[in-house]
Amino acid sequence: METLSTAIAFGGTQGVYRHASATTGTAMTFAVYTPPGDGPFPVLWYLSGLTCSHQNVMDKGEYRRMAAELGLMIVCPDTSPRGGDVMAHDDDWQLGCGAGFYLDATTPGYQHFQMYSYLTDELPALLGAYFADADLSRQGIFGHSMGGHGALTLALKNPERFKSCSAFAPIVHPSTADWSSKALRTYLGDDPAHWRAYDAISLIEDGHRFDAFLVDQGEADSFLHDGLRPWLFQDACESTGQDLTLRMQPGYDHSYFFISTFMDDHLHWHAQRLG
Ligand SMILES: N[C@@H](CCC(=O)N[C@@H](CS)C(=O)NCC(=O)O)C(=O)O
Repeated sequence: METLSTAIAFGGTQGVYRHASATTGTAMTFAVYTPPGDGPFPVLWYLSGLTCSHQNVMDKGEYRRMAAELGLMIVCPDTSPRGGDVMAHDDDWQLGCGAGFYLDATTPGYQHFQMYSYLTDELPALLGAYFADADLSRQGIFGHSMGGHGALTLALKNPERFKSCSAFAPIVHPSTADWSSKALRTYLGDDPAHWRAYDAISLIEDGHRFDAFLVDQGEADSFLHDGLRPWLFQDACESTGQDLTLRMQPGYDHSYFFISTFMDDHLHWHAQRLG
């Protein structure tokens, strides 16, 4: 593992790291904020949205002051493999680089897109090996938009690993939204039965459960009606007894101005559950 940069912030350390991933077959970059003080610290994973890298939330998420106060280690992976022969789709922001959808692709040409395995196996193991202060017995996960979809689906599929989950403006039902079903079809093939494992509502319909979710959603989000539709998630949770706190936030859009406003609330939500 290579350290690309480190800087002190609020007494902790914001680092950026790169390693050769055996899972994606590419170099992968990720960011880790280690709070001040003595570890071990609970590990909170932040998954970013379409077009993002590890960098966007580092620059605009405003998580460090509260993470330092609460003693949370924040890990921010990239959203897809990049470089070499990775299918980039530079003409389409919803596919390819920056649009890994946190799944394991099965279609020809997309062999590098293995973000689900990368986040469930390889990156946690790397973290355990290189960050002595990371307490992997206390992990939470949150994310934004496509990363909210990643957080909800990873939590629903791995309830024994994650003790807490929340999301900002998540894609809750990618199978039935035009802008995300295209990605599922491209990465997983034409049969929608294969998409269910990467769709939060389908997972709930199929019996997966998680302790409790917090979701914040801006009412002025331009993707609200076509892509996000949190009311569908609310219906699925209500009809199955899945615990959900959904907060509609008047006036807020899809941007990091929205995310940073509610970042402290989410960090408290996780800290309460991670101890
Ligand atoms: N590129 C898209 C917008 C993409 C977008 O809003 N991405 C969100 C995640 S879904 C994001 O976090 N963008 C990066 C940023 O705001 O820094 C467009 O032009 O409509």
